[in-house]
Amino acid sequence: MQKTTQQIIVGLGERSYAIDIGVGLLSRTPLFNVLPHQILIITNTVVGPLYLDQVRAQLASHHVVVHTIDDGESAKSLANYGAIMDTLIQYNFNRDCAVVALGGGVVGDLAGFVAATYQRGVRFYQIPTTLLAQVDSSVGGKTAINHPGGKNMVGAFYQPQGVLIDTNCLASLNDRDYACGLAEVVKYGVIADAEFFAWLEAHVNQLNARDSGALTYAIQRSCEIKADIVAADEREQSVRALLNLGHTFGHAIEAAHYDTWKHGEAVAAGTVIAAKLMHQLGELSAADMARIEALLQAFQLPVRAPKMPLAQWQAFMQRDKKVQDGTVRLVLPTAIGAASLRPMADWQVIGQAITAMSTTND
Ligand SMILES: NC(=O)c1ccc[n+]([C@@H]2O[C@H](COP(=O)([O-])OP(=O)(O)OC[C@H]3O[C@@H](n4cnc5c(N)ncnc54)[C@H](O)[C@@H]3O)[C@@H](O)[C@H]2O)c1
Ligand SMILES: O=C(O)C(=O)C[C@@H](O)[C@H](O)[C@H](O)COP(=O)(O)O
Ligand SMILES: [Zn+2]
Repeated sequence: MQKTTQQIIVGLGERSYAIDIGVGLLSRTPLFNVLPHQILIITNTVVGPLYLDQVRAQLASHHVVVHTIDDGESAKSLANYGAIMDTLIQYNFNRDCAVVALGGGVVGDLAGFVAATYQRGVRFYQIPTTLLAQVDSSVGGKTAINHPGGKNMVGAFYQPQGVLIDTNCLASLNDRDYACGLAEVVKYGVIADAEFFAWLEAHVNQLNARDSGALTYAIQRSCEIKADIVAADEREQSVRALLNLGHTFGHAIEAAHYDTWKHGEAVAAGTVIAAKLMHQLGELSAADMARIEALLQAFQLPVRAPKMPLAQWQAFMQRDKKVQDGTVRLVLPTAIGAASLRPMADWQVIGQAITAMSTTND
């Protein structure tokens, strides 16, 4: 029997924080008791109308300002960053204020970067409302905005002081964005936990039906895996890079197709390319490659990348943050539950995997 509220600690010494996970937490919140008087809530035009009233009701005695951004990946922009800074200054926010992100990964990444830099850093809290944000982006302190030249090119490592996950929020999420979250869930199984991967395979129907028990377990296990990795390597000097499985390819797809490809979809297609590459090198079995592709497909995720010239892939991939001495480093699965970070200088080999896993008619 699962408890109605779970708590996972991200252990980072004096910067440790709790992830609270539960049904209906927005209206019975552990987090709101600790917020300071001045609060900036950052949300967007979709999430605000759905959940802002519930959050505001908990904050009746606080001075709350709301900044609402447009929907979509293009909102993770320098222009919105500047506009939010204008709001903070216009309302005379002090260093003892808090920034609260209410939304998906876009809102969370942007709000986190605002919090990291306003007056050199103010308190930051995450209330993630997409599955992707609940299992991944709200945890671990990667904050960023995009640049036309690449994803997350400007940002900071800046941990939140708390993460509040209300699984009720997922009821209003559309199927496409729900599937995007599952792409990052599958990632945890591939890189770190074969048992969890097998559990996901066995619970495809429950997860596709958003069964509350299955979903809560998937969120909890994902957060546990991410919390452990972040605690071991906060600034991506080693093991944290594994959380980038599929992302070097995925970010290239996103950067070239912000309007049509969502992050989780691009990560799914990128993960299949990574698996294919490893299979080509004889280091991932055909059976494991097939299981990865089948699970992503079972969650309604794309498993083929859009057709793009190799030069375009290369241009974006060379800007990946894991590039070292000019050489791309890729996270590559060696088995279900294990992956490693490899320098890969041979673009012919990379190109072969990309071509094999790209659509023929896009
Ligand atoms: N910082 C990190 O560690 C990290 C990890 C993974 C992804 N990311 C970033 O996160 C972003 C993707 O996040 P995302 O998938 O949440 O996208 P998103 O924030 O764009 O949200 C997806 C869609 O769902 C809507 N939405 C949000 N909550 C909703 C709800 N409860 N009900 C109905 N609609 C809702 C949003 O308005 C949006 O249209 C990308 O920018 C990616 O780079 C960051
Ligand atoms: O937390 C991490 O570390 C991750 O890499 C999580 C990823 O899912 C996420 O998309 C992250 O924003 C990618 O970061 P980047 O450093 O490749 O921009
Ligand atoms: Zn991601």
